[in-house]
Amino acid sequence: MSSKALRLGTRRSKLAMAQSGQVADAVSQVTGRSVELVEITTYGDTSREQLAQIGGTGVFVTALREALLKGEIDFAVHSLKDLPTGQPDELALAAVPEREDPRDVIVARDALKFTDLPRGARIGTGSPRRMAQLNAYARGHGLDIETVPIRGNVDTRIGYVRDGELDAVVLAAAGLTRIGRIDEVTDFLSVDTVLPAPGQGALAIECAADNADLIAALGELDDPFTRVAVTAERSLLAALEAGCSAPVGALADLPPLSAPLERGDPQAARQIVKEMRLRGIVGTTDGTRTVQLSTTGPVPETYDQAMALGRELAAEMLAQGAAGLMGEQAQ
Ligand SMILES: NCc1[nH]cc(CCC(=O)O)c1CC(=O)O
Repeated sequence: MSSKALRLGTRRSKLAMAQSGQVADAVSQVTGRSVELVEITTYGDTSREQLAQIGGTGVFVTALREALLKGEIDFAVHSLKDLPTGQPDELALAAVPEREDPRDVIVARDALKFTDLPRGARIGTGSPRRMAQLNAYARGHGLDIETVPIRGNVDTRIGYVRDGELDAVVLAAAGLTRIGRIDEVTDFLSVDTVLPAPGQGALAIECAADNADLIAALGELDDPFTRVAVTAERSLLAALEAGCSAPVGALADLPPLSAPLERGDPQAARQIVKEMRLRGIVGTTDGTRTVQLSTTGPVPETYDQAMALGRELAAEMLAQGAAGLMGEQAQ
C-alpha cells in the first residue's frame, strides 16, 4: 500500500466528527498511515423535516457513499443504526468495531429518572421506536407521559430540557459517550423497557469493495462478536422490511458477557460466552399494540447463521401481526 494519507469522509456534526476522529486514530495506528478528514454535507444534516417523514433510511449515509463511489474519499464511518440493511455490491463493510453501550438514555430536568417523571411529562424524541416503547411502558405501569416529536443535534435536543420546553429527551448512550456528554444522562433505560435500534452503539467502516488492501487493513478494527450481534439484529430488521426510522427495536446480547467485562477481562468473557439472546419489538407509536419476541441459542459461528436467526425471529413476529403495526406509521 502507498504511504499517502487515507481520506476519511465524515459529516460535519459533532457526533460524526467525534466518531470519525476516534476511528481515524485507530486506523492510523493499525495501518501506520496518516488519515485526513474530508467533510461531506448530507441531506439529513440540512433538512429540517422530521426524519420519519423524509423516509429515514439512509439519509445520513447517501452522500458519504456517493463520495466513496466517486473515489473522493477512501473510507467512511457510519453509525451502524443509520445504515440501510441492503449492502451495495460496490461497497464493503470492512469493519464493525467493538460496540459501545447500546442503551437509550434519558436526559431529564432536575436529575429525574424516567419512572419519576410527573404526570403529563413531555418527553422529546423523533423516533417512532422510542415513542412506541415509552408509551407502551407508560400504559402498562400507570405513568402519564406525552411523547413530543423533535429532531436536531444533541445540543438542540438537550437544549429543549435546559430551557424548560420539555421535561426530558431520549438519546442513545453511545452518541453521548462519543461526544463526551455521558455525564448529563439522568437515567439509563433498561433494555427490558426500551430495546435499542438494530445496530445502535456500533459503528460501520465502509470502503470500496475492490480495494482489497484497504479492506484487509481496516479489518484489524473488526470485532467479530459485535458483528455477529448486529448481523442478527439487522437481518431481523431487513426481514421485517423496515427501515432505520421504523418502530423496530432489536438487541442481540451475550448474557454472561458483562461480569468478566467489568473485571476488565474481555478475553475471558469470550471463552465463557456460549449463548446469544436475540430480542425484537415492533409497536404502534402510541404504545397500544406491540409484538415482542425473543429467542436464545448458541452463539452463531457464521454470519449466515446470525442472519438466519434474525430472519427466523422476524418470521415469528410477522406471524403475530408485526407488519400491521408498522403499517400504522407509514402515512
Ligand atoms: N439517529 C441519529 C443517531 N445515529 C447514531 C446516533 C448515536 C448512537 C449510535 O451510534 O448508535 C444517533 C443519535 C441518537 O440516537 O441519540
